[in-house]
Amino acid sequence: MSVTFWVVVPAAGVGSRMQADRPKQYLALAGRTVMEQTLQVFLDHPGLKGLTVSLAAEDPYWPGLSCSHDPRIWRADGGRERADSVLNALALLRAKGAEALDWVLVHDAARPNLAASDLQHLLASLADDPLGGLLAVPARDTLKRAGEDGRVEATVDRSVIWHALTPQMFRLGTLHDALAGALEAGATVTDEASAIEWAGGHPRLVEGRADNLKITRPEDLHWLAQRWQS
Ligand SMILES: Nc1ccn([C@@H]2O[C@H](COP(=O)(O)OP(=O)(O)OP(=O)(O)O)[C@@H](O)[C@H]2O)c(=O)n1
Ligand SMILES: C[C@](O)(CO)[C@H](O)COP(=O)(O)O
Repeated sequence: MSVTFWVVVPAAGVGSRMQADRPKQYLALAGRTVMEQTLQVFLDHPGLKGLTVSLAAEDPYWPGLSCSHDPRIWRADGGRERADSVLNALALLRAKGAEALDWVLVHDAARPNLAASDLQHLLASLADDPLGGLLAVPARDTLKRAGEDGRVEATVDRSVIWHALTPQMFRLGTLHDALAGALEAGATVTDEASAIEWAGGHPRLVEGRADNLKITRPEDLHWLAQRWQS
């Protein structure tokens, strides 16, 4: 039987690095918005129990999307940082009946190119894992550490370096407590795994596809749009 799971999609960012006329999750990509493309792979999966999107307080775009009426999707309040947005969504899932031991997958609204095969690979790889983990890709290029003068200080051993992607998959209770604790302590938490690490855990790295790209700058969206056209 396939594993069942809840999904949290933090989508309350403003997309400042994108410099567009609206948050990047609402820009067009292959005939729909980035957000709709991102959600589809989860809505198509038979293991989905429910999905929460965290949205900015003033978000005029979400109500216009067809998926905003989907009964499997709930809306939570976005927070100041991505981690706050995720924490709010987890609290809402608990209120909707999710249990502490249930799996939760957290996935950026700005990653519309998650392959169904990668989602399945993550679920299958972690279903029996005691902690959980994340999709990630090994570093490909030679890595340099920069000095303050902008010159190379050293070449870093890339064999132990991975890029963290999403989804990141953990038990709801574990993730909630780790995020709440890390935020309370003022720790830097850019992804769910950082919070688990802060709490002393070692999330499993599951190799995923490098084209599960986070749209961050305009060229990322152009690259994806061209790829989806061909
Ligand atoms: N307070 C925040 C900040 C970010 N996010 C979400 O977290 C994901 C990854 O963040 P990032 O790429 O940094 O998005 P933005 O914060 O929108 O971009 P920028 O940093 O360029 O402003 C995005 O889906 C974004 O909407 C969120 O839900 N709440
Ligand atoms: C969670 C994340 O997508 C992992 O790569 C990423 O850290 C979030 O975006 P940011 O650019 O770090 O804000």
